[in-house]
Amino acid sequence: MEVVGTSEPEQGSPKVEKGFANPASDAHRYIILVLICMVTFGSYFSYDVPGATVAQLLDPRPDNKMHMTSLQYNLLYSLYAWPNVIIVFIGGYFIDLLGIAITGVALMSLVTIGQVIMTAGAFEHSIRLLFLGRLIFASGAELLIVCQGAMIFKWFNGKEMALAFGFSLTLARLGSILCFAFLPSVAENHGIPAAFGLGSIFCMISFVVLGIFLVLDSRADRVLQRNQVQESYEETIQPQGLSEAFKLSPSFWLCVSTLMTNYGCLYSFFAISIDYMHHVLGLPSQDGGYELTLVYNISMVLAPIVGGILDVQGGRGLVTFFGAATSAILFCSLSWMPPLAASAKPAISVGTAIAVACGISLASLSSSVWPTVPIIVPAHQVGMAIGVAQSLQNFGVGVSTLGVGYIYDQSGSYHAVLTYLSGIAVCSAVLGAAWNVYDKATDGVVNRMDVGVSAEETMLLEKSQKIMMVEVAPMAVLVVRRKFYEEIGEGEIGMKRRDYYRSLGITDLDVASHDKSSYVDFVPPLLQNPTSSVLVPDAVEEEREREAESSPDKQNYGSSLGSSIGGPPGSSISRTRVSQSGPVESGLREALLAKTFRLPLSSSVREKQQF
Ligand SMILES: C[C@H](NC(=O)[C@@H](N)CCCCN)C(=O)O
Repeated sequence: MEVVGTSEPEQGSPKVEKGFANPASDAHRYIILVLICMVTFGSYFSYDVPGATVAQLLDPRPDNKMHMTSLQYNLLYSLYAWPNVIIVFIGGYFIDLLGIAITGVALMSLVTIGQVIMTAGAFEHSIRLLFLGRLIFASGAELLIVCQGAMIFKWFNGKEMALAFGFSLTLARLGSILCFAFLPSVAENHGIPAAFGLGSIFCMISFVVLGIFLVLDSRADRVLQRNQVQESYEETIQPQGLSEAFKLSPSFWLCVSTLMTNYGCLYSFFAISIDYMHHVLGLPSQDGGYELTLVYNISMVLAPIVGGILDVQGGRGLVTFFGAATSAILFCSLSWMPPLAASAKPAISVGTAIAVACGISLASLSSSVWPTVPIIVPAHQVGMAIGVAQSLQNFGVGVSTLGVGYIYDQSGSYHAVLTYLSGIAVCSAVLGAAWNVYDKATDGVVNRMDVGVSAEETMLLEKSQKIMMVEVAPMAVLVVRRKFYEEIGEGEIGMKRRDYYRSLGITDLDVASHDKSSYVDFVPPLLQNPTSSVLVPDAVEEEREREAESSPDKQNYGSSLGSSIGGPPGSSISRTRVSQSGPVESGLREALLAKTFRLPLSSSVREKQQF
């Protein structure tokens, strides 16, 4: 069978450029990825500036004009975390409402201005200015991460999303690592203002990068007609208000509960780890610092690798559970066997084992959970959902850090602290397991490989009325992708699609035989998903009807199908053609018929405003 479309270009359709200039090409998308990752580099670097200069900030010598008390120092972190429990909760909604361009610029301004004020505070030896700057910085920095998630979703949904999130985490960790690696000596040799100033410079660089990204993004909107999609999208589906957050699915809440508890115990342990290793394992502070850097190094390297594997193999929920289980095993071992841990020699290897376990847990958690959030919520609530997740993450870290401080103050023992942390980690593992069980019992989308269809693409297809949209249960997604990406054929994407078909068992498909102006792409991401939608090219239906006419056997089959296929009112007949032209194509044809049209189809997705 040959699946072809109208070969005449549609009037007014955009000219899609070739190669790198084509925003849908891989090369272009990877450049975009680098830019998106760098957008938060400055803020991640600056977040850790107080931590990296703690020795100078707390230095009690009289000639230290910047001397802070321990409480004031900790306040720099509390001022970041607690307001963000509210800010990101609300702010994610505004990202959905106003879009990434306006919010991105506003947030980056807050980040940069905040860090510049802190630098001024360091110059002026003004602790008040430091606090003011940190507060302004915090109001932008966490939401900027949410905004970055929305950018990744816009560009990578349905393709390499976990990989893209993984790379963003790599740059984030690199920011922390560079900060801890260089700033102590910068502060030592050139003073605290130089260290804060470096943070300001990185924020400014990130601002410039954001500008470049936004220019390319708006060009891509134009070239790929994404702006029209957006208008249409906004006409149809508006963010409906913050109260919608409470209507998000049980899968989402199980996901963020696992995230909140696991991040909570990991980050609050990091806060005490140098001291813990010093007092319990007898490691000098610099070795403890080295172990902490090792955690970030492991996470930096593993995040994109794990993300890339998750895109291809699926299993996000399982990896999240693995991360939580690793924490549970680690903290239970440390709390139940403290003498063993302490007596193990050499102590550095115990410290390293702890760091490796933390690094694996952090990498598993962060690289699986953030790309999962967008796929378990409706497309128009992605910003809000990432915001809620980030808010609860801050809440978890804030509460568990306070708990650690309180328990240590009360008991004076790390044993009690670790027992507390192991309790949180076990809760996290149980929640992660419950999430996976729930997912398996429902649509199974969490552990499936990343082959979603972007909301924008769906909308554009629907708007151009080349397709009918019907909801099926349970099913597959069939999309006519006309004029998206490259033409199918010998190009890289054509090859990828061919490999993809092969992975579905459609082995005898000759992609090159397709009409180069149009093609049908068979996407099975929502197989067995009872609520998924299917995009049915009218032409395939025409083919079915033609087939029914020519074969008495198939006539019955065709008519029974005819009654089960329901398109939304007003959908028009596509000019896309499905023609039968030889054995080479029959594999795809069979697959389409087998996997799509024998499915029970229910009501229109348009009526339900759901993709
Ligand atoms: C993506 C996630 N982000 C956070 O945890 C933020 N709250 C930023 C915290 C900055 C820590 N250096 C992560 O980093 O995994």
